Amino acid sequence: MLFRRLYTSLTNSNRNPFLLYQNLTTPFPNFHSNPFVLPTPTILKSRVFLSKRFVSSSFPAMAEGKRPTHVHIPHPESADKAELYRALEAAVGSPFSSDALAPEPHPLIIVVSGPSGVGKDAVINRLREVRENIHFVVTATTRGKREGEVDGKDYFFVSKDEFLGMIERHELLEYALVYGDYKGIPKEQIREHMAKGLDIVLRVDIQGAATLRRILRNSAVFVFLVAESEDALVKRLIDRKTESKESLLVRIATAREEVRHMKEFDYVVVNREGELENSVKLVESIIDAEKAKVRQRTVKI
Ligand SMILES: Nc1ncnc2c1ncn2[C@@H]1O[C@H](COP(=O)(O)OP(=O)(O)OP(=O)(O)O)[C@@H](O)[C@H]1O
Repeated sequence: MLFRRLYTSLTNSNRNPFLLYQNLTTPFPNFHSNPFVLPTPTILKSRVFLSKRFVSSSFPAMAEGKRPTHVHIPHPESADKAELYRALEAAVGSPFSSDALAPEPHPLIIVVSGPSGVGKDAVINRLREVRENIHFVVTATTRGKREGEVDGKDYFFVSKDEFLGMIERHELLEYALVYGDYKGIPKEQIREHMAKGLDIVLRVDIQGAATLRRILRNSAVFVFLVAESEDALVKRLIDRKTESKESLLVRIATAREEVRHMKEFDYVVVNREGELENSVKLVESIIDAEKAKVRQRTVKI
């Protein structure tokens, strides 16, 4: 088994059949930065015995008997760890690198959307508490500041002229006129935090998600949050006690239509009654799974 691995490494890493021999006859300067180093004389005295079959298939020149290649690899069970490590390095022909084998995952943009009252704010607020390295984008708005709201935390409150200037300068990733007020996502905020390696979470309504999908396509992750049933969603909206009867009717009717857009998203998270923690965990798992993808999403804004 050990030999099979060794042979594979040799065939992959050392195409030159003489390199192994050369490495054995020259000093190993990098070894001294390694905790498992052995003094050079030990390695120079070591020899590996490569099987005839392996040598003839991998190193035809050696098979012809032009260069003997012998490094002694001590028995793994009884060997000194450092000696074994160094002998293996010598046998494969190059020092073992401590560089990361997998590339760093890219920062992500996660778009969280779903019908009104499903729990977008609740999930995002909890995610904020439990997960680091995430930036929650603060939207720019022309709406007046409400009591208790903090500029730069809840929204960036800007005048209509300032907002129109931002549109002209292409500073917004997406914007919309909502009930007479502009709302938009500043690009610079996303760029700045992604450059620091942070993931970005955007909370948008279904229409906003559709616009972002057109702009970002598959470079962002789109998560659709949904209640377990219409019945549960309506009860949640009633319990929130923030809506007038007209507003309740509009939100419920809109939610019916919005659920049809689920298929345009990458993931669906069912935010069940009393199970907010599970929903947050699932969103975290989605982020983790995205980070583990071999083909990472790459965002250009
Ligand atoms: N899993 C859950 N179980 C019980 N209640 C929940 C759950 N998730 C959210 N809620 C509650 O449901 C109500 C609606 O949630 P929230 O305000 O977060 O929804 P939203 O999707 O952000 O709504 P909107 O789009 O109208 O702003 C809140 O009172 C919230 O505390």
